[in-house]
Amino acid sequence: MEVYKITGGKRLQGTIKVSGAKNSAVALIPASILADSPVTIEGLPEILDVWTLKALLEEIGGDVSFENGTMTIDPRPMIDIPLPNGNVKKLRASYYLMGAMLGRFKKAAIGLPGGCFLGPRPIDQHIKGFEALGAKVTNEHGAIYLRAEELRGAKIYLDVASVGATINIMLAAVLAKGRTIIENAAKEPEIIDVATLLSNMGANIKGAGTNIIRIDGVEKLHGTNHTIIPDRIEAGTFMIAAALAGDGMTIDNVIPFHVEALTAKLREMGVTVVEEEERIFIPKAPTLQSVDVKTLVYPGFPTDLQQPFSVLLTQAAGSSVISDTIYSARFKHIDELRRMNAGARVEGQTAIISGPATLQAATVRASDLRAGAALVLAGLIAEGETEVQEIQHIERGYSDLIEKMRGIGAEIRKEVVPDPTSSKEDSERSTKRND
Ligand SMILES: CC(=O)N[C@H]1[C@@H](OP(=O)(O)OP(=O)(O)OC[C@H]2O[C@@H](n3ccc(=O)[nH]c3=O)[C@H](O)[C@@H]2O)O[C@H](CO)[C@@H](O)[C@@H]1O
Ligand SMILES: C=C(OP(=O)(O)O)C(=O)O
Repeated sequence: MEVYKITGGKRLQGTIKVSGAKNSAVALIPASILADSPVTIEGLPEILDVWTLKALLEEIGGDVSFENGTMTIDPRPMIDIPLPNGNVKKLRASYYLMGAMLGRFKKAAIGLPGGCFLGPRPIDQHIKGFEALGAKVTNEHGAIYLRAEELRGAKIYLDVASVGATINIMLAAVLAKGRTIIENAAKEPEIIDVATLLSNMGANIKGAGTNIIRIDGVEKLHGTNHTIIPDRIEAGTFMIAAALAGDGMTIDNVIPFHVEALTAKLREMGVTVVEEEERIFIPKAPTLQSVDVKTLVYPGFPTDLQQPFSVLLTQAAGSSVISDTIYSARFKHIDELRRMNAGARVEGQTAIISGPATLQAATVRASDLRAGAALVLAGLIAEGETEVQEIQHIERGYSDLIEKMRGIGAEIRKEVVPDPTSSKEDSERSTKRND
């Protein structure tokens, strides 16, 4: 199995470049299904989720090329093949195939999505939206079947401001007859990015980025060229790395406004954050002060940075409290950080972290994407060599992490090590053979 090995204690310096946003990419790619000619998306991150979506579009007949971050998708040959299993289970965002295929074919059959386990992740608001637009939706053997005679605009109030439901309803509504209004819509920057692509394809969308989005359905959508926004969560991960172990680091290709909640918390801890137009400079941090953090929908502190940020809190003087109001069980990384000598415990939806602690290297497991990022960050400052296992979660969302980190002075490498589980099976098999 592949693992990351990190030798802690190296100081980080120089410039690190942020890739295109994962959570935009995974919606922009399915959005192309709605066009009647090729769509080109530039600046895509080279992450597993993007490769999996490419494979899914090919499964339904799309002609897709992906090179140097540019994907060109010809949606014309696509057909409405059911996708109940397989690749759809590898990522959360396969749910966008529901909205996009429903919009184009008026029917779809998509397996329930995978992605990180962070506590319950229902999709009831997506389904409520599809039904309001006129689709009949059934759940059969773990796959969602959607069918509509025609889609008609509707007023949809989201019980929770869900990113996925907001985008999925936009995808289903752009080719529907009449006006759709999404109330209590999510406001994340990725929603604006998807609305920008759809508008450039000919859609009529107003209000993306606010909590009321109005969509007037159009007859058809055409191909276009689009450049993706930078990944604010990757940028935030690097900002945290800079505060943890940096001797002056520049994070390049970032929209400072998108990471304002993190910047505010870093400043509260005593870290200097210098914002430029598309770059952020963080000098060597002084002694860090403890802070309390609560994750909220955008523009609040993002849940996706909660786990990486908790590593920084292990280095702050005093006790910090971090609460996740979006995902109740997003704390699997805490057990792993404890193995590394962090002073941390979980109480309900809250982690209590006391510091500063001298982290010690250990063999740890990435239970999910941002838990993995957190463990890499912990490895950067731990005494000794940390081994991070189950890195496929990390590679679902971080592009060229090893190369980027090495570029600023980290000692990190990917290695193949024997898998303890398979060696047990192998030895059992060979024992049976010998019997
Ligand atoms: C691919 C993608 O973009 N993933 C992001 C997206 O996930 P995702 O779109 O799955 O997250 P949502 O915004 O939908 O979820 C927010 C909250 O709403 C709840 N909920 C959601 C939908 C629904 O139908 N019913 C319901 O109750 C969820 O359980 C969660 O508590 O936003 C999350 C919150 O910013 C991020 O952590 C993920 O990185
Ligand atoms: C939770 C995340 O991703 P996903 O929704 O794709 O599982 C994430 O990016 O932190």
